[in-house]
Amino acid sequence: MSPPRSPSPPAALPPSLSSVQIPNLPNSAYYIPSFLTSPEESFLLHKVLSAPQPTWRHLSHRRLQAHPSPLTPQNILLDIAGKGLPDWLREPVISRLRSIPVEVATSSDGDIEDATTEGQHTEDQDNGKRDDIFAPSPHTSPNHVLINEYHPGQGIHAHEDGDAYFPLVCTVSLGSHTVLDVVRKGVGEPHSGGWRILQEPRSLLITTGEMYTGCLHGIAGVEVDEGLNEQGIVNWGLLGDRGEYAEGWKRRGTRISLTYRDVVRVKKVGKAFGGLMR
Ligand SMILES: O=C(O)CCC(=O)C(=O)O
Ligand SMILES: [Fe+2]
Repeated sequence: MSPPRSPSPPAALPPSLSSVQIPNLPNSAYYIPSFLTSPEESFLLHKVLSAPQPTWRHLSHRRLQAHPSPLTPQNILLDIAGKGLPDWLREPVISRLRSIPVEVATSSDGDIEDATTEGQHTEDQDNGKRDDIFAPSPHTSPNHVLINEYHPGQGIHAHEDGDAYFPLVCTVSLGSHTVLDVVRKGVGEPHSGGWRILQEPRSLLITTGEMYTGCLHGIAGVEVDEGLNEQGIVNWGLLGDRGEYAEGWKRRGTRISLTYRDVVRVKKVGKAFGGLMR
């Protein structure tokens, strides 16, 4: 199965990153509904679900795949014979991630600053060129994807993603909505306060800056999400289809998430070593 060649209208990117910033949250999180089309979602679900069984790592409450490989205990990504991510995880997601219009200057800590409001422009912008969201990250592109599968009732405990990665995560949701709970570090647990972000199927959530470094995130292990309304959901105004949640609750289906990140430490190794690792 090859990637769909635009059989339906291409997914619409926002006019600017700042137009999809989630309000009332620590800086910064951005939400783009309909980042993928339905055929693209079906293609990715097919690829994830047809992976050979050993690709999955089974945890007590979910299963996951790491591409191109799990990190070492020292949080190093082994680049085996320069293979990198498989094509189906690159296209269409990575090129689309890198075409999100960032008409902004990016600071070295990964926070994305809106130069239009700061009144400053980078040289590139003055030349009419734009940065992309991964421009400040060490490899200027994601080099790692974690795939998590959650059945209804399954979630992930409150955690932070840590310094193995550049502080920028792009999460694509497939198959079902979910609700991500976020809380500042050291202020109680998620699921009992903080903020709630609703992620629709085919959407993209970008977290960076203080949202990455100063907060914990988790997903409650429930079968039905409640309190889905303007007061309870921080990105309510950015949702693609609020009608789906008009009753204020929704039963979860099976959700698969793809989290794209740039692992800071990469070590090149030869093919023979890669064989030994399998
Ligand atoms: O599935 C998600 O959206 C969150 C996954 C996550 O937090 C992680 O893999 O670190
Ligand atoms: Fe995480």
